[in-house]
Amino acid sequence: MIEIDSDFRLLNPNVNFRIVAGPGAGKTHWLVNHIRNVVANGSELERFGKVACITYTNVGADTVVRRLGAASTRAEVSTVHSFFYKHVVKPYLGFIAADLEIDLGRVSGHDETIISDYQFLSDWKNATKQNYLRDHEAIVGVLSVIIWILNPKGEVELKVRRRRPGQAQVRNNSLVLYKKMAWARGVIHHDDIMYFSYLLFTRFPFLVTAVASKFPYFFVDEFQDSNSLQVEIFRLIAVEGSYVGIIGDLAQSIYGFNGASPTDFKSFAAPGIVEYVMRQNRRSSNEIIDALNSVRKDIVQIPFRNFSSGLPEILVGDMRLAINNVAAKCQGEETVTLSRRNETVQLVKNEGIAPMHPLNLFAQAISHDSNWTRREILISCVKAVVLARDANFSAGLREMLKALKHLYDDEVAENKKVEILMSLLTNLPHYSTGAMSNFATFLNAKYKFKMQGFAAGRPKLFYEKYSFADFSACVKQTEETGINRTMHKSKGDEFENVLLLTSSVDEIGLLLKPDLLKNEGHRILYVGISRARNRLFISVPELAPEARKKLEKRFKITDLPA
Ligand SMILES: Nc1ncnc2c1ncn2[C@@H]1O[C@H](COP(=O)(O)OP(=O)(O)OP(=O)(O)O)[C@@H](O)[C@H]1O
Repeated sequence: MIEIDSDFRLLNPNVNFRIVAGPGAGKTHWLVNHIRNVVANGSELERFGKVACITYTNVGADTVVRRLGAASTRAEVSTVHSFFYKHVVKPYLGFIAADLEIDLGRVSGHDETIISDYQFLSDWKNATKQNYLRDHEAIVGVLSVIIWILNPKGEVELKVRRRRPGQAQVRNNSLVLYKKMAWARGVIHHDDIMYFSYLLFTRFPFLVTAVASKFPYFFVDEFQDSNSLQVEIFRLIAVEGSYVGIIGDLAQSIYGFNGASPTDFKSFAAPGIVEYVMRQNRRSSNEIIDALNSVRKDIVQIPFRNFSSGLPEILVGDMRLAINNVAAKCQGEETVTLSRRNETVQLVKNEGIAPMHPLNLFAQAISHDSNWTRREILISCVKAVVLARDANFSAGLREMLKALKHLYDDEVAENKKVEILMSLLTNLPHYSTGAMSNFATFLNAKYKFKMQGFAAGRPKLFYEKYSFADFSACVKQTEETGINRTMHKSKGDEFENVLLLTSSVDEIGLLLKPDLLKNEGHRILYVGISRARNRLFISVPELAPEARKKLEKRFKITDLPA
């Protein structure tokens, strides 16, 4: 392996390469400069070629585009699904639509919708002889975690990502029919994009040639998050002649639930691939780097800024007190909270810091409200409001459009989405503290939504029991750019000060008995810790004496008042 730092310039960009480096090493910084270099000097780019840069989050893509400046016009920087939708699936889906029974006329993009109306699920259960499955909520729970993978025999398979005890016993061989029934309604999931691309590439190899000639340089950031099918697609592109560069960090592999296998990053093969490693950490203080080094064996990072900000601090006690404590210490400085669970993020945002919501109300709605249209409208409206309120207006608009499509034809829905979402935000005080049933009444009265009302019974009890605020605590944000995020959504970013919120000492297992290789929970905390430039705080509800003793070496421990 060749040691480089982030100022290294690859003079001949016509090579395949792999760069391995820890957090804050300057991978993104290097990649941005490398793209600029290729745009200026890449001999294969010619007049119409572009540099492809795949990232795994929209935030990551935005960061690269922003830093590229003018060079971004010769680069296509996007998430893996957007890239393959735009360049492979959208233009060529017609080649396989009849075979897969996809209703092309009804396809408009890709999202995470799981079709959950009673009739649809009943038809699917009948067709797959699974009438023993009674709980529709549990079925949808399984259908929302299925994924296309390439198995070790090289065959594409549809699998449940995480099999759990108590999960609905949906048979693997019934999943393809679910997909076909969804495609027949024009519903395409994000992950289907990779399956369709794989089919198109293997059945019509000239399409790989077309992509490779349009993108003679093809880079993948955060490669460790790719799953086996994605890796195979990248391999096909490398074989076809694009210069492929992959960049990543095994210790930051946190998308196991998407089928990502850290070993794929190590074993990815491309002709003459050159291996580089970066050992610096250009982000964090010496003490934070010490904490990172103490849990990692493969790369020992060298501080670049070489400055001290005091020991990172563990705050033992109530989460709200920890937030106030850190806010007082870091006044006027950029400070973010990072949490493992999305529910914690929402509660911090809502400033409730109430006991954590143990429920996923969106999933529960399936078994409590059999009226699919009403349920989807209500859920999408809650998501639209919460997303738009939290500075992600475009994601909010997408949800608003989904809700309106249940009520109007596509063009009318498109025309109304902005006006209704703005009005919902303005009117937030009218429904934000009331029950969900009041929110439904509000939508019908104010916007003439014509959702079916609630007679006595299960839906009525359910929507009266839970408030709009309860539902909004369950919104899973597609993108989080605010100061309260999940650790997953903080990937690739950095902040002056970070407060990690944990709900039990188990969540800091990394610091007590590290196993970065095997334990994804440990890698998630590692990502969280490594986001901080200056000061790091960790809130835990309690700490046993042995754990305390162990942590005292590298952390200041503060007991918050009871
Ligand atoms: N050569 C450089 N010159 C100036 N600043 C740099 C250089 N390399 C990195 N940096 C800065 O160091 C910080 C960390 O770099 P970067 O975000 O590229 O690291 P990374 O390896 O992508 O991190 P991670 O994997 O943790 O997301 C950023 O603030 C970046 O601007």
